[in-house]
Amino acid sequence: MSSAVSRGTTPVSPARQPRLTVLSGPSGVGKSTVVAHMRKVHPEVWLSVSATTRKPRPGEQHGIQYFFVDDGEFDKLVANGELLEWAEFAGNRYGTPRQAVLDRLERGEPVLLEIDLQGARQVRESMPEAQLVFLAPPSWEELVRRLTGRGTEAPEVIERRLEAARVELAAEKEFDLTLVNTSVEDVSRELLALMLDRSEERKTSG
Ligand SMILES: Nc1ncnc2c1ncn2[C@@H]1O[C@H](COP(=O)(O)OP(=O)(O)OP(=O)(O)O)[C@@H](O)[C@H]1O
Ligand SMILES: Nc1nc2c(ncn2[C@@H]2O[C@H](COP(=O)(O)O)[C@@H](O)[C@H]2O)c(=O)[nH]1
Repeated sequence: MSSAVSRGTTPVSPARQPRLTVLSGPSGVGKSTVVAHMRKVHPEVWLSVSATTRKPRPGEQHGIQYFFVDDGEFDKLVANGELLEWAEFAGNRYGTPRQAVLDRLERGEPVLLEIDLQGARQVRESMPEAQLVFLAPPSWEELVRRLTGRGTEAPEVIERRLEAARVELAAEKEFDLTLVNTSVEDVSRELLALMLDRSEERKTSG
């Protein structure tokens, strides 16, 4: 078993064949980094692009990292039932466009959502067959180092995100499985294997 799999996890049964995987974990733990690495190696893996009211960071593009919308547009998405789930996180709203996810699941293709704890809970309610994966930091100190070191948020925003992180870390047991992000390569390989339900790949690769 790879070192990326953490303590106290519930292995997913091969018979379950999960197709919808939710990746959550505290801000700064490395979710986007892991997913980007996985998709570099396997560009065929589809990641849902969320809508958000957050302003783009330098280099972020509309339709790639997010659909960047204003408050009014987000209100409409909610009112029209176009979001599978949505949540407010550290002062901004984020949501998963429903139809694109349903289309892919209908075609039997694996779907990955990278969303916060509140969103993961909503998906668990509406789609109990989804596989919920928690990405944990090696330590609290390392999480603070990563979030601060990324250099994308002002100190007060970092504080809000760390407050949320305490809540998210306390909810780890709600997830089916935890991966500890010590190595981006190991975790992305583990995540891919979980998404494709290829337990053999988890044991042998790397
Ligand atoms: N295994 C790792 N070891 C060291 N640094 C890492 C590792 N994984 C990610 N990082 C770094 O941690 C920082 C935060 O990573 P990333 O932006 O992917 O986090 P995130 O979980 O997607 O955050 P958010 O939820 O705020 O979007 C980045 O600077 C990234 O390079
Ligand atoms: N509930 C949802 N959470 C989402 C969605 N898209 C992203 N996120 C989460 O928001 C925070 C902050 O993201 P950032 O890009 O501003 O750093 C992080 O935990 C994301 O996973 C979504 O559609 N729904």
